[in-house]
Amino acid sequence: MDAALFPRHDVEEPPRDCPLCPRLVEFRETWAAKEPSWHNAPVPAFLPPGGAAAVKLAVIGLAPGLRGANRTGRPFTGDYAGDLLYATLAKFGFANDRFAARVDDGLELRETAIVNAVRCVPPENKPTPAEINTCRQYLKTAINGFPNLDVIVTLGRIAHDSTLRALGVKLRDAPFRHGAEHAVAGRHIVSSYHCSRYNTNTGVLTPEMFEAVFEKAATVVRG
Ligand SMILES: O=c1cc[nH]c(=O)[nH]1
Repeated sequence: MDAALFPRHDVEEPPRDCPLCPRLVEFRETWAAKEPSWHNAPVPAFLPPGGAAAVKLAVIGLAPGLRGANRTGRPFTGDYAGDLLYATLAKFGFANDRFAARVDDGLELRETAIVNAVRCVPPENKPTPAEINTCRQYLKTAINGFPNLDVIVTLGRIAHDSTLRALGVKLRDAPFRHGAEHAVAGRHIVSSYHCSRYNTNTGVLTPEMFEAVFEKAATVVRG
C-alpha cells in the first residue's frame, strides 16, 4: 500500500494473498494475470486521518467491484456506487469533497471508516454465504477495533446481516429495512439500501433517501 496515498492503517487486514476463499482466490488470480497493474487483492478498510481511534461512523459495504475497488485498492473508488456515497458523506461532513474516483484525488474521510463485508471481489458482485461467513472475521476485527465508534451504517441486506452476525446479534432482533435504526449489542445501527448503480437507476434508492440515512448517522455522532 502506498503510504502517501492511504491514511494510517491500524486495522488488522487479510494478507494480500489471503487463501481463505478458493473461488475468490481463483477469480483474483485470473484478473491479476489479465490486468497486472490492478490491485487484485483484498481491499483494506478506508480510514480517516488518525486511524481507527478517530472513527465514529463505520460504513459497511458489500464487496469490491471488479473495475472499481478491485482495480484501485480503495473501497467505492472507480465504482459507480462511490459517486453517491462520497458526495453524501461530504454533504454531512464525513469526507472532504475531493472525490474524483482515483486514489490520488486527495479525498479524506472525517471520523468515518468504510469497510467491506467481503474484502475480495466476487464474480458478478455476488459473494456466497460461505465467503461472507469466512470474511466476517475481518469485519468483526475492524468493528471491534474502533474504540470510539458511535454508529454503523450498513449498505444493503448482506452487509447488514453480516454486521449483526459480527456483533453476535440475532437477525430478527434488528431486521433489515431501509432507514431503520436499531440499538443492539451496545451499537447504534442505521440500515440503507446499497447505493449500487442498479438501485439508483431503478429509483429503489434516491439521493434524498440516502441523505436521510446519513442525517440520522450525523445526529448520533454530533448529538
Ligand atoms: O459495496 C461495495 C460496492 C462497491 N465498492 C465497494 O468497495 N463496496
